[in-house]
Parts: sequence; structure tokens; C-alpha cells
Amino acid sequence: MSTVTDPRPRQDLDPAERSIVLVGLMGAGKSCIGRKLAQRLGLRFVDADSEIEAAAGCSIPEIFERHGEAAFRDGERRVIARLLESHDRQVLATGGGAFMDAGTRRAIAGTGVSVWLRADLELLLRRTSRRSKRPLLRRGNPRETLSRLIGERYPVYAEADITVDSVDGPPDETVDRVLEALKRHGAVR
Ligand SMILES: Nc1ncnc2c1ncn2[C@@H]1O[C@H](COP(=O)(O)OP(=O)(O)O)[C@@H](O)[C@H]1O
Ligand SMILES: O=C(O)C1=C[C@@H](OP(=O)(O)O)[C@@H](O)[C@H](O)C1
Ligand SMILES: [Mg+2]
Repeated sequence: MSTVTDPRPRQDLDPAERSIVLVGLMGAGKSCIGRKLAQRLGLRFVDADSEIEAAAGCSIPEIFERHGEAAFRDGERRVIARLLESHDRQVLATGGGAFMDAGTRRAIAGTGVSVWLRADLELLLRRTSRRSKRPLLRRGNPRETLSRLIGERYPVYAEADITVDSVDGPPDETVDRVLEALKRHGAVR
């Protein structure tokens, strides 16, 4: 007889069975590096932001405008919990604010291995200057906003299982660094 629920405590999951979950600030490269990492590992790639947009039937700026940030955060928490409940191993790029939620951090610790893509302010500014799809950077001064978010969020991102510096070179260079770190952690063989 088969059971629907997995009887193993999630903490016992082998690191090599866990989904790889990228966290970090806007512009760190979670979406870009996550997609390439998934290709290299032959795993499914999921971007939490795209899933939220699909579930809401509108873009992230529209969700913020119509329903406010709190509603976006509710959707984000639910979507990430659903994605992590799936037993398929995947590479999941979260949005920059997701890991700030304690429940989301617990869910990630349950079935994932978290990787903080760390980047400095100048790199984040350069990478986020081209597109304006991020509501938090649409108003005010992006340097001040990102600098404040670094102060608020970096101590929390530091709780991730693995930290990798997102470098100012070709994306594959950062993908290589992530792969090496995952191997050291036992999450990739
Ligand atoms: N390592 C990298 N090297 C060069 N460009 C990058 C790198 N990582 C990301 N980018 C570019 O920077 C921008 C922001 O990256 P993105 O993956 O959307 O970041 P995030 O999802 O963390 O907000 C994108 O245009 C992406 O192509
Ligand atoms: O940092 C944040 O609070 C946000 C980051 C965005 O994702 P990226 O980090 O992929 O840009 C997106 O989820 C939303 O605009 C809010
Ligand atoms: Mg992204």
C-alpha cells in the first residue's frame, strides 16, 4: 500500500535530494543564474515571481498597484510553500523579499538547500538600472533603497546554507562558483 505523505522528517532529506533555492537582493542574479544552473544540472527551473504572476494573472507591478505589497507577500508565501511541497527536485529562484519571511525560511529549510547570491551595492545598482519591473525601485532613489535593504536583509540572507559571491563577469562564472559550493555542501555529486 502506498502512502500519499512522505513519512521521513524533512530534516533527514539528503542534501543531494533537496531543491536548490536561490535567495538575495534584486539584481543579485537569482533568476539568471538559477536558469543556467538548472540547465547545467538537468533540473526543472522555477522562478517564484513568474509563478506569482501566473497565479494572479497580472504582473508584479500591477499586483503592487492594485492590491499593495502585503497582498503580494501573501501570494509569495503561498506560492513558494506550494512549490517546495512538490517532491520534484528543482532550482527555485525566489524574489528578493521572500527569504525575509520566517515561515518561508522554515519551508526552504525543510526541503531545500538555500544559496545566498551576495553582491555589493554598485553591482546591484548596475544590474537593476536597465529594467523598471521592480516596484520597490520605481519610487525614490534606487541607491538609497538598495542600501537600506542591504542593511535590513543581509543579516537574514546570511542564514542561508551557502553563500556565494555573484561576480561581475559572465554569468557562467557565477554558475561555476555555485556548483562548486553545492558540491562542497554535498548537494551536488
Ligand atoms: N553574473 C552575471 N553576470 C552578468 N549579468 C548578470 C549576472 N547575473 C545577472 N545578470 C543580469 O543582471 C540582471 C538582473 O539579474 P536577475 O537574474 O534578474 O536578478 P534577480 O533575479 O536576483 O533580481 C539581468 O539583466 C541579468 O541578465
Ligand atoms: O526584493 C523584493 O522585495 C522584490 C524582489 C523582486 O524579485 P527579484 O529579486 O528577482 O528582482 C520581486 O519579487 C518584487 O519586485 C519584490
Ligand atoms: Mg528574479
